[in-house]
Amino acid sequence: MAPRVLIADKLSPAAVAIFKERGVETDVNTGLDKDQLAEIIGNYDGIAIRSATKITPKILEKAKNLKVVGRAGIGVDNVDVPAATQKGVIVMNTPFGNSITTAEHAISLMLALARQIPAADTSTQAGKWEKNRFMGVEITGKTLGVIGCGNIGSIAADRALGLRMKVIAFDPFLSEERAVDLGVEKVELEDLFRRADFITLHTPLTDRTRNIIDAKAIETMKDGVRIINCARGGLVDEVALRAALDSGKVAGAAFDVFVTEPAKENPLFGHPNVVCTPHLGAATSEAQENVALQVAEQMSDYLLRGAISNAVNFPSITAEQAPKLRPLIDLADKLGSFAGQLTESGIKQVRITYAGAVAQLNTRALTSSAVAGLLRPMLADVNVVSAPSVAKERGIIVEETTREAQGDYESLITVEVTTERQTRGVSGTVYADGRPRIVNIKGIRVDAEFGPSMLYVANEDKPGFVGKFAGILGDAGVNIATFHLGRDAQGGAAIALVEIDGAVSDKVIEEVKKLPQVTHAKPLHF
Ligand SMILES: NC(=O)c1ccc[n+]([C@@H]2O[C@H](COP(=O)([O-])OP(=O)(O)OC[C@H]3O[C@@H](n4cnc5c(N)ncnc54)[C@H](O)[C@@H]3O)[C@@H](O)[C@H]2O)c1
Ligand SMILES: O=C(O)CC[C@@H](O)C(=O)O
Repeated sequence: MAPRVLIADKLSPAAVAIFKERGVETDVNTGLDKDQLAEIIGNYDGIAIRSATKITPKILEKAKNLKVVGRAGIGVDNVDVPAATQKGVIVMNTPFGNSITTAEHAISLMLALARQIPAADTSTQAGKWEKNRFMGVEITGKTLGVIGCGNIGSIAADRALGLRMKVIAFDPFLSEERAVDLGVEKVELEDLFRRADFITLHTPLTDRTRNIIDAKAIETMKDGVRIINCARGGLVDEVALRAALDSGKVAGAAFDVFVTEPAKENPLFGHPNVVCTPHLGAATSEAQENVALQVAEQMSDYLLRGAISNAVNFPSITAEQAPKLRPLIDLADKLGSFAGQLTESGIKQVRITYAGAVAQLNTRALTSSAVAGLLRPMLADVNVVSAPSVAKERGIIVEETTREAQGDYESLITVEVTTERQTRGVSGTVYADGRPRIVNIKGIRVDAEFGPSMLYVANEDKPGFVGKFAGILGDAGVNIATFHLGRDAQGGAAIALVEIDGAVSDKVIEEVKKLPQVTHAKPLHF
């Protein structure tokens, strides 16, 4: 029986044509509410969406036949990816198809702000001819601060350079070499705030980027700065920005994305120096055709041939290789993620060593998985397919080494990350139970499973630490699920890896950091 796909958001007709050509049946049914979708999702092997349809755990629960979610676009924040992964549903996106279009939208908004085009248009068409009301600013020679210099940020930077602007960029993953290639000056965030006349945001929304522009940040900016957000709502504190617009500290803001979407009400609405569009960043016929074609191709390939590309939750891999590789792929991803979450500065190099039986397998998929895990804390939806090229673009050297069996383990994977400051290595294995374990951190032996919520502490091996540490967690009502200790020598460097039930607050982390023996403490999520 031919697989069946539901096209649940407005996609270019090119998608239907491709599905048909390939022998995949399609139903186009857009604008369904969550109950209507839940009712029919069980009939489909695939669902193709843009940003309107939410793929929640509830929908996935009803999706008994669903094998693939195809996102015609970049952000998969409307898909509960962990829930989909848990259900074995592949989630694919189209990472590059709308980048140019979105960068162009950011530049359009910047120009619209500089010359107050929307307000001038409304006034002129109302017959007011207010020639003296609309005094603009010139773009040439002004400084554009780009926050997030990935696919879209770097295209926006290129276009701004074409407009003869000076471009400065803050992106912890941007190497000096790449910055030089792009013709931008790599700066710290504080410098960007201090120097930029215009600021444009192009990062994903993560724990690190939420409210990256808040009241405190705005205070440090130039008087009369203008802010453009075409990335994700939540990167800017909208209430703080409104206050700064009211006071005149910020001269203008142009937003395509909002904390709550669809944005029917918003703190920014109604201000004369604000320009808004309804999440139109990707809305050109060219970009929509690109992403529709690509998503239909990818979904058909998967449903008909089992080929996987641009999946955000699984590497590209054949059906025959899957059973052996799956637990090791999971291990590589978790080791990368462990290293990535501990990395605070630019990564120069990552070396992945495969020792023992694993060295005989498809290590490319494993390396991709490790690199994806490493980059995921910093990048929007990096996936196992795109991870190596994303690393290359950012000037990160990825090295792969294979070795004969090493020590006690049938298979051992080591991920070693070199940053501007240090080199840090972590190793892991998979035992007969198929579950990944971390067995070495920075040369210190441990033996711990990965839990959804963990706490990593580096400390000096001195008496008194364990009791006080456990006391802090206990007093905060944090339940310890597992507790693993390791050290390099008596009285030397030690680590504690603790699995906890639920999350731990910043306050608790700060208290742990204050313990005299502790050199580093960080919550980790897997
Ligand atoms: N408005 C729209 O319609 C529209 C269309 C496409 C994409 N987007 C959004 O635009 C954003 C960027 O997309 P992209 O394709 O360029 O992603 P990308 O992954 O190529 O680039 C994101 C960049 O942000 C950087 N970054 C991560 N954390 C950072 C931090 N704390 N500070 C500074 N930089 C940080 C990363 O290093 C990376 O270079 C995403 O949120 C995406 O969903 C919006
Ligand atoms: O599909 C859209 O219109 C929005 C797309 C955009 O937000 C993305 O992340 O690709």
